[in-house]
Amino acid sequence: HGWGYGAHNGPEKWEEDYPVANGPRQSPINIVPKEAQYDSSLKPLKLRYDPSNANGILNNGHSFQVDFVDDEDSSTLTGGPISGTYRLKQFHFHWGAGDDRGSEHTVNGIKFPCELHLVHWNTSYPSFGEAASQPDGLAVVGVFLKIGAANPRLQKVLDALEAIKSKGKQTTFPNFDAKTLLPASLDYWTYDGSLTTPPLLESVTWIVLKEPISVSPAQMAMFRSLLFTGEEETPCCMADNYRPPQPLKGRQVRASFK
Ligand SMILES: NS(=O)(=O)c1ccco1
Ligand SMILES: [Zn+2]
Repeated sequence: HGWGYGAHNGPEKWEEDYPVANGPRQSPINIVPKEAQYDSSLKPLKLRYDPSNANGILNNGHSFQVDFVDDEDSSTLTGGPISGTYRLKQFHFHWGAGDDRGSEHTVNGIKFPCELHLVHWNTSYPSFGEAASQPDGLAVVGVFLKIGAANPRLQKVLDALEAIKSKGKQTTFPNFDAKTLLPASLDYWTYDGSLTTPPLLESVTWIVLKEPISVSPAQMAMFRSLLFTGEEETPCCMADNYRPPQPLKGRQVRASFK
């Protein structure tokens, strides 16, 4: 049976099949703002997303993701802590069964109910797969979701979930502007890390935005209406699909803001 988030196949067991789980640059981490070093040489983030690149939405059995056509430099991340051009591949979320947990990164030990990941790959490599095995191959922008007013831009994504309730289901998801999911401020923390799900590859430059976006309790309930399980299995609600913070192992967390 493959990896998951249950007692028998969850984050505490991943090292059995993926020994890099105990590596030197694992993600997520707890971010301690007072220990982050302001770096004036960090450039502003530049995110230019073309809504026409949005392609489909998929329940992959551990989250759901919106996939983008990435055969051109039309939806890109540049600037920030990275050099060169990274292409948007997909975005997905991690969330809790209750509003007291769900995010992967934490801030001063605080968990948010949900965290959005926008996954980009370095175009100096021929493909996402190739880039994913390189130390500078990927850049993931993390955005915290905080309980508050309903988020109308998020609602467009949530309305598609009824069509992909169980594992393996997918549907078309055209013309979506991922920029609408970003907060007003692009202030960020950045550090060298990894994928937070197996294969846990240590190829990610993490860019975690300081400002959260809002999500309402009713919208959180829609995330939790998804299933980890396939149509023929005993249904199990998709929630608590987050890896807890990992040891910093001497890494520096830099801040783009004072
Ligand atoms: N959760 S994440 O953004 O580190 C990721 C992307 C692909 C696999 O895991
Ligand atoms: Zn993720």
